[in-house]
Amino acid sequence: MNSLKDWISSQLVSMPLVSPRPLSGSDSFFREEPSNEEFDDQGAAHSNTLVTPRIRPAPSTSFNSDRENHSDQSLQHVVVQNSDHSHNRSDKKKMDPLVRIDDLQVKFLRLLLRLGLSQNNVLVAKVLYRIHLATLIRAEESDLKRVNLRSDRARAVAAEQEASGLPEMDFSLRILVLGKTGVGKSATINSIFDQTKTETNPFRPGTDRIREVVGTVNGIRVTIIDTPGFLPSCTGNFRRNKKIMLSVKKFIRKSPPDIVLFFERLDLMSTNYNDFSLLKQITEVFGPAVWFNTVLVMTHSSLVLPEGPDGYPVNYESYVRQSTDMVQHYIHQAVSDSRLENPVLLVENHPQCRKNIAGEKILPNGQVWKSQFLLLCICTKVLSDVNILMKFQDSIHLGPSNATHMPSLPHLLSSLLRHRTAIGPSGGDVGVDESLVSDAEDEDEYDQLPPIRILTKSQFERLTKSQKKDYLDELDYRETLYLKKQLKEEYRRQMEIKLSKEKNTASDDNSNSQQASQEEAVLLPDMEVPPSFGSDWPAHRYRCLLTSDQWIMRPVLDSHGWDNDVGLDGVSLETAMQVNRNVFTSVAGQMSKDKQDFSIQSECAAAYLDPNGTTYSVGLDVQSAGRDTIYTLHGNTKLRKLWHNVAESGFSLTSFGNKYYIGGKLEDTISVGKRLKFVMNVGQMMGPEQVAYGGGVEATLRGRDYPVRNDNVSLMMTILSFNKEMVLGGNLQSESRLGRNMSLSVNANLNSRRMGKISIKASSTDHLQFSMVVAFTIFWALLRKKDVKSTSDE
Ligand SMILES: Nc1nc2c(ncn2[C@@H]2O[C@H](COP(=O)(O)OP(=O)(O)OP(=O)(O)O)[C@@H](O)[C@H]2O)c(=O)[nH]1
Ligand SMILES: [Mg+2]
Repeated sequence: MNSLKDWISSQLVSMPLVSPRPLSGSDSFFREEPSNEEFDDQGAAHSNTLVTPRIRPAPSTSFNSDRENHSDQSLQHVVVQNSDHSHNRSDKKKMDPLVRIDDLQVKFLRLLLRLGLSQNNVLVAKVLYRIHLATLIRAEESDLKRVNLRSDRARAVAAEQEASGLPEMDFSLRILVLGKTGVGKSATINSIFDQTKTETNPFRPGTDRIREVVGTVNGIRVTIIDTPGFLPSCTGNFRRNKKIMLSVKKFIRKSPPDIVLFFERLDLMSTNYNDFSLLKQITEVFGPAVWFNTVLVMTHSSLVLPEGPDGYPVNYESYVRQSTDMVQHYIHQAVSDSRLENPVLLVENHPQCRKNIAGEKILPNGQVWKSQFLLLCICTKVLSDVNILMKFQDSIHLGPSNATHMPSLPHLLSSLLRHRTAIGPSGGDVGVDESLVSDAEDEDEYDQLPPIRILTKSQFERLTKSQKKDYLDELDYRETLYLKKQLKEEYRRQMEIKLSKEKNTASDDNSNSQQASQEEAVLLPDMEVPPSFGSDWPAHRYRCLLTSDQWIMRPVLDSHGWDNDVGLDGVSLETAMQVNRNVFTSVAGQMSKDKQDFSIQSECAAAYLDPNGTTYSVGLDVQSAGRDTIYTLHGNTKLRKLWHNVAESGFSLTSFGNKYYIGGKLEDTISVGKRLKFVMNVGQMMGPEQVAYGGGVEATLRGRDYPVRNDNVSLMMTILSFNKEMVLGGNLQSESRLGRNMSLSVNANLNSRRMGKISIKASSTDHLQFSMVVAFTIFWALLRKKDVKSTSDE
């Protein structure tokens, strides 16, 4: 179930709050609390180049980092800000997870400084960004401001603490290695510690029991759990592999690892990768969460590249990407979830491997793999600690998509409150037209206008500027009056048909309705067609398919997709019917299908108009969500108009998976004159063990020429309460015509969590004004970009 915060965020700020890549593990495989381990060395600075194939970092940067210099520089402007930082926090620390996250972030930045790793690395930026997002999600209202100040402060504090060496840092890594026999697990462990700590064997399985290898790498205490390799996956080895896995699982139960390294040999990757069943078995034994903190390690990375189709060796980067993508793909298949993105580490253990001046092993792409190893491990551990602190573990699950797509009560409630069912004889809102005919006084205003001579183009050109303006204003005024007159006539005609139907016999009734439907025929807008004709272009092959007057069927085309030779991705269908004098139905839907996915979205509704004015309606909406389907049954009763007041009540029953959500609402609309309208509503939505309440008040002031011109201003206040959290929101929406050629629409909203958005849309038919709008928009975008840049720098 999504939380209220998710709902608010998705309503207001179009920023992905939950990254598609999961943050951490979600089951017992991982430990409960971040362990407090020892940190027993002062560490050493390294110069290196950080490049990972998958994470695609910024262009490689060399850091001949002079750690002390760097720290000294930062220290000067830090000391003042941070004078009270390390004191008086220890008490609060235990209670406030945000303070603990703060400390973790400082620790992370200190480690980077200590290891001489750049803070401008993309991987580091990702970790800092996720920490920031995680804190934003969890922060209370009062903490939001504090969160925004945080990262700058954390950098300063880290530099200061690292310079003084106080407080002492406790950070260690516990790593589990998994992989087939002979892929180089033990050899990699030896390379990491730069000494032979565990046995390797080129001819036979080298490691025959699980053992812990402990040592210090660049000042960080590292414990690696070396395990016997799995045998190639075939039915005969299934039981033996399972036995190894179960013993590993038992071994790590008491003290689970921070990171799992899953090994493959880069030189043996070929298109017919056949270890899927092994990956599946690992997933079954350890649980899908094992993959959350897993780094893919590809050994033998200084391989002789195979020949490409042109006879030349293939490109190194693309070979690596292809191989790792393949393993990643099979991991996705094994966990039935494609959101996972495991970092990749390339490793070369051969003693003859190329080295840089500092004596560090480098890969063909120039990467020093050992510092990349440390960086990946630190990032993975810090992220997992954040998730544990923020208690995110339970909310992130791997698996088929329906497990993660649960409708949220606030979403359902707000859509119920917004839902307006009104099926009238014309399929539209019944209330709108009635108000028009009431004012008889300006009925024939248009007819009373003195005749006007329409000027030719050349005559118009000869007018002075002010004359031109007067002339166009006059035309505009006449146009408005003419449109008003037409609307009234249309409404009157409808009423006459209705009256005559009531009087006439059944046969007359039929012919009349046929006549009406013929007169109402509207041209369907065609799909966008490219300017030049191409017989292959689907839009030229499929135009609107009209089977009868009442059914509108159209192809759904994805202009960017060439998925199939049919060139059409789905079908949309629409119809509105009058069953008898008082019953109306409508069906609208769209379905699309390809080889893998089928999705449908449809709305069916039926309404009964009681002769005394009350309207009853029921409807069924069907919508695909991942592999599941959401069904919503809704009903609505609109009471007869009493004076200027329309009362309405509605219910909805939503079924998703095996869960049901029931909601109800009451709404009242009061019209004051033709132009002012108040709508008030309250509602409730109940799900399994949860309830959300909400309501709102909306005031709309329409322009003088409504509905011919859609000028209006509306102000809305909403309140939503869910899980003991309450959110107040305000929304301002306005649409107005600024002169003849320009229209402006503004939409702004803000809620009690100080989240909101403002959007302004201006459209003009005038070249000058239009270009001003464009210039203004670009200027605005640049300003925004500057803002974003300064936030990301932060
Ligand atoms: N050229 C090259 N040889 C490697 C590399 N990694 C490991 N080897 C060699 O491959 C052989 C097997 O390596 P091990 O480390 O014993 O493999 P393992 O995964 O520990 O195997 P088990 O203990 O049986 O599970 C050894 O002879 C290593 O020297 C590498 O990156 N490049
Ligand atoms: Mg081994």
